[in-house]
Amino acid sequence: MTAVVRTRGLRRTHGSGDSLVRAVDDVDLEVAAGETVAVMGPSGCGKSTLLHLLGGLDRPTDGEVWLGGRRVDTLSERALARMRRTEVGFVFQSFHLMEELTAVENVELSALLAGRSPRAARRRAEELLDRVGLADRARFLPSALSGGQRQRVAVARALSNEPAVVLADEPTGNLDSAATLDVLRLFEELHRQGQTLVIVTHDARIAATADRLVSMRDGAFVDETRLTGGTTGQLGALVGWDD
Ligand SMILES: Nc1ncnc2c1ncn2[C@@H]1O[C@H](COP(=O)(O)OP(=O)(O)OP(=O)(O)O)[C@@H](O)[C@H]1O
Repeated sequence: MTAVVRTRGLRRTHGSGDSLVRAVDDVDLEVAAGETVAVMGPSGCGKSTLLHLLGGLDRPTDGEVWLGGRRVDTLSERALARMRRTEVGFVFQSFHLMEELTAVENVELSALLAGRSPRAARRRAEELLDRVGLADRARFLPSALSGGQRQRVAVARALSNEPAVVLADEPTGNLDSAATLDVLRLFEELHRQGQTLVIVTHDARIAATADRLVSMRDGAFVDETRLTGGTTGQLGALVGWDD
């Protein structure tokens, strides 16, 4: 089966000589369709850089990135921008919503940018807000939403173009525990529905929902664990997650 996401010998360095930083160092990753992969590791180990490389927000110094069977690190800026709009959904720790647009406008904007008609984009945005449990907040500005609700809008936005993969960078990093649980359930639901997901997280509860847990250190993968129901339960118990 073709991996949805694949990297080979992926490297990203910054600087040179004594100040050379190997942010991502020779990473081989394959994410199968419908798989959820969690990436964990200490601050500065290269998790966000990896996610940016996978989603075409940054280019590797060396190595290859493939998305849906197509090599993407060599695309032109224009083709890369199009790929980001149509094939990848991003969810960031700090939501990145447009403050002057309502929830539904934030979600439909992605679909409009990807070339959908205004009517189709609005319909899709309303469906997605319903799916994330925010149909009744569609006309609210982000400032009138809680952190968890904002993140759910961001998840709806990430899904608007039916991306091959959703890349989430610390999606619960700015949330209290109740909102974290909400977002956690949403990711679990996406997982059940077959969405391919790569989630960078410090939160073991999020990682416990994954099929596979990858640990990074100094830019490299140092451990990989395939999670089963049993492991999920153990991890959940470990962090006091009794749901
Ligand atoms: N533009 C840059 N210039 C120089 N060094 C950089 C740059 N961007 C990232 N780095 C370095 O690359 C390494 C990896 O950074 P990255 O943000 O990917 O880590 P991270 O694991 O996501 O950290 P955190 O968990 O704190 O978000 C760090 O040492 C960082 O200082």
